Amino acid sequence: MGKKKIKRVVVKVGTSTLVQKNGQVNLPVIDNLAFTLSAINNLGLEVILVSSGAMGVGLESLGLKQRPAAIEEQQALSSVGQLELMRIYSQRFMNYQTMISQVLLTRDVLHYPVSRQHVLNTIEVLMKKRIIPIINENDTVSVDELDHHTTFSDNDELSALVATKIDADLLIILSDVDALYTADPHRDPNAKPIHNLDHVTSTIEAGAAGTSTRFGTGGMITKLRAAKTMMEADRQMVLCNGRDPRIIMDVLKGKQVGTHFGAEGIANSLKEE
Ligand SMILES: Nc1ncnc2c1ncn2[C@@H]1O[C@H](COP(=O)(O)OP(=O)(O)O)[C@@H](O)[C@H]1O
Ligand SMILES: N[C@@H](CCC(=O)OP(=O)(O)O)C(=O)O
Repeated sequence: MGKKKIKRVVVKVGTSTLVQKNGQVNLPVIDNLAFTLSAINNLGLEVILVSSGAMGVGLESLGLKQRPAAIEEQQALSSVGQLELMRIYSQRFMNYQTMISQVLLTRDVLHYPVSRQHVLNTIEVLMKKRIIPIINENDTVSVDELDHHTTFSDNDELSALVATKIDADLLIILSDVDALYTADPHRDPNAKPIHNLDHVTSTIEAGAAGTSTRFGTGGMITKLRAAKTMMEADRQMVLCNGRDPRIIMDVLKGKQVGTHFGAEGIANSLKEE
């Protein structure tokens, strides 16, 4: 199996990593994420961050214990939380002298060729200037991922779509589990981690459940969809635990962590030429 040097990487971080179980924003994790992505950016890799957390952070800002049921209430919550989330990112990345930008997307924007091209052009300019784009779904105008009765769309799928469109070699999904397991490890004590996959079988799909966390959406079902999108486009994906975001360095060094999806392997991409 050949190994590929990664030049452009999309990192997706989920709410379960950004917000602690007690509802507090996980500031040490965000700080470490900013440190790691800044270091990688300084080494010359092109980095795009897809970050969830607007609603999770909004809940804390507004002192709420759980997501409101009404869609417009969730959207209002997200618009408060997105600002606070970006304030935190901005502050932490600034500590590492890295510029960031905010890009809010909806699925239709990526479907229509003209609007898609505008998004891609913007991201290309940001990359050239070594500014890290931080992408989230524009919750105020998008209802797909907010409706808990459907798992049609969420940031896992958004990140895979973005990664394929901007020609990224690798998507790293940071979550609150060490890997993809044969069943939900939070529910099944006999679940076993899976280290490598070059295609998603129906048995694997049957073992993937929705989220069991209070704030996340999609669970493993949408992460497997993201893996399929990446592999169909001949790209790689790694799912690993975001508890310590410095794990991204290990992935980019080609170490075996979490679950690797794809036929190729990852060469040490942090080695200076
Ligand atoms: N087969 C599986 N392997 C690993 N995790 C699984 C599996 N099936 C369901 N899950 C659940 O998916 C959750 C992660 O998804 P989610 O809560 O949406 O996180 P995030 O906020 O990181 O997107 C895990 O906490 C786990 O309980
Ligand atoms: N746009 C939403 C993202 C929801 C979502 O996809 O959450 P997650 O399953 O934690 O990646 C937010 O920022 O809260």
